[in-house]
Amino acid sequence: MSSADRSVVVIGGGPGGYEAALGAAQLGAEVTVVERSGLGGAAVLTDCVPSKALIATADFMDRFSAAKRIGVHFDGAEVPADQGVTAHIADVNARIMDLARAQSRDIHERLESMGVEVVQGAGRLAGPGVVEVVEGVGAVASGEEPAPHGQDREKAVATRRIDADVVLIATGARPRVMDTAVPDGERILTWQHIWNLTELPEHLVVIGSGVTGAELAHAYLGLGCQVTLISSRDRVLPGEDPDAANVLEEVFRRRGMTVLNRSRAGAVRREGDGVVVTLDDGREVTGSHALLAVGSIPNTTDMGLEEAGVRLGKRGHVEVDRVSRTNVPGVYAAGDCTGVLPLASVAGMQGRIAVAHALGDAVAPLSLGKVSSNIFTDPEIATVGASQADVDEGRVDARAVMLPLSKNPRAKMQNTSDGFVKLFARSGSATIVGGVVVGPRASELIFPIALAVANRLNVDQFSSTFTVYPSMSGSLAEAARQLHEIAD
Ligand SMILES: Cc1cc2nc3c(=O)[nH]c(=O)nc-3n(C[C@H](O)[C@H](O)[C@H](O)COP(=O)(O)OP(=O)(O)OC[C@H]3O[C@@H](n4cnc5c(N)ncnc54)[C@H](O)[C@@H]3O)c2cc1C
Ligand SMILES: NC(=O)c1ccc[n+]([C@@H]2O[C@H](COP(=O)([O-])OP(=O)(O)OC[C@H]3O[C@@H](n4cnc5c(N)ncnc54)[C@H](O)[C@@H]3O)[C@@H](O)[C@H]2O)c1
Repeated sequence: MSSADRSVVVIGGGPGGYEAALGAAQLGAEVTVVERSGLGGAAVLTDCVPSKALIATADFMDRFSAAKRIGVHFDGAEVPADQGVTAHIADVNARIMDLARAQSRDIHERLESMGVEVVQGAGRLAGPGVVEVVEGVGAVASGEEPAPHGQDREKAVATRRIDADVVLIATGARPRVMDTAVPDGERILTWQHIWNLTELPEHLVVIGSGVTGAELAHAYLGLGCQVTLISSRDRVLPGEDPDAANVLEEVFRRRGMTVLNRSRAGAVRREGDGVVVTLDDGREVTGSHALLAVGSIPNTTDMGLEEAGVRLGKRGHVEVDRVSRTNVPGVYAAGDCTGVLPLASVAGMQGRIAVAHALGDAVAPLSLGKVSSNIFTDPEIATVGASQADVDEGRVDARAVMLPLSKNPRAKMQNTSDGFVKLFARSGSATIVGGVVVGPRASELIFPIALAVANRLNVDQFSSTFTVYPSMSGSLAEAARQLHEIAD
């Protein structure tokens, strides 16, 4: 059977789903995407895209407050001494939601232009090769007016069954909440509620210091809120490079954030115009709003998966192999519902791999060793390949060189003193196997390291490549030069 005779149904229109649908359409299959809330998924409508747009606004404000430090004054303007700018959160959120909706519409148009049918509704596996859709559930699939995920409007109109040779589950995940901290969408919030705020929280208590908690604590601090960050572990960003996390924690504190380490939130309640967070050790933290950033739960329940024999892991994730196959023939899964690595880029890759494999196209299995990722704080933290933990715990035999950006001439000109570059090169061969960049636009600076890791460049090839003078990338070349001396 050629791809043109095969039908693919994708449940979920986030990066895992829409990238798969585009890939399958390119290969000539008949493709349907079932999406209950809005195309682009949580990634575009409530999580990744809106949070990055909020951070861009906070960073913009920070430039105004930093201006004085490099000799720029606002002549004649009536600006308070240290801040001088105010975020109007209703306007900020309106812009962010416009951006998100526009991106959702772009995805819809792209899918339609490739001949993909988009069905608005909630899908479930009704048996081998059959997807049942309760149509009309949720907001508008074109992203006209997306409801916050998990708050889909109940307006089912019809049930439809669609036969498929291949079914891809790409239903994503939703914020984890605690029984003792039930979000009300007004003062006790998840990251999917914050886009409705019309007033800036006076004092935001962020619970959880993983990537989501750290990014949003950074954003609201930058927007002018008082922020308390509750971290259950010894430091913020427990899963990340420890040197990077230490830099960020120090910057957070210096800018006035209260960071409570080794503090686990047990409960959150509303009291008067504010919230009270009770920690497990009995302490209480008060604020105007609380934001839960305590992880995610995969959207895999009531989907007919267990009935169809699809194996789920302990935490409810769909188990997949490196070409996105589940244990049931013809059923694939991609993205956050698999728990492989919850990034939009990985979701998209898993989706493309799934359909290529299912439709018989050439495909390389997913390789997580080359994934770059970035934490959009200030400074940003970007990583690729082997980590410090891999080296320290003996999984990778490599040497590291770390250079602070405070010595880099370009960094000095730009008033940047926080951050560093770190490279890991394999002992003996001196092949670059990983790196960390902490600094402004680290998300862009990580690319040469990613290129080196993907193409197995050694430190000499890396450092003999010209860099611009003065530039931050000069520090990357210098780190590689220093590794030449110690790699053997
Ligand atoms: C605050 C935050 C910021 C983030 N920032 C970044 C970032 O900067 N970079 C990055 O790479 N990653 C980021 N991520 C992670 C990224 O958002 C996820 O990895 C990505 O959304 C996963 O894509 P997905 O397609 O698996 O799921 P989703 O984007 O969640 O899409 C799944 C879709 O499936 C739909 N769906 C669910 N069940 C059904 C059903 N039964 N029928 C029909 N439709 C259904 C949902 O409505 C949803 O639209 C961030 C995450 C969070 C929480
Ligand atoms: N920039 C990006 O690419 C980006 C941004 C956000 C999220 N993500 C992805 O999403 C993944 C999940 O990140 P996340 O931060 O949402 O979840 P997470 O599970 O990584 O972090 C949640 C944190 O909350 C803590 N926690 C749990 N219960 C707590 C409690 N009661 N009190 C205090 N702390 C508590 C946990 O110890 C953990 O550190 C990331 O690994 C990343 O892949 C990516």
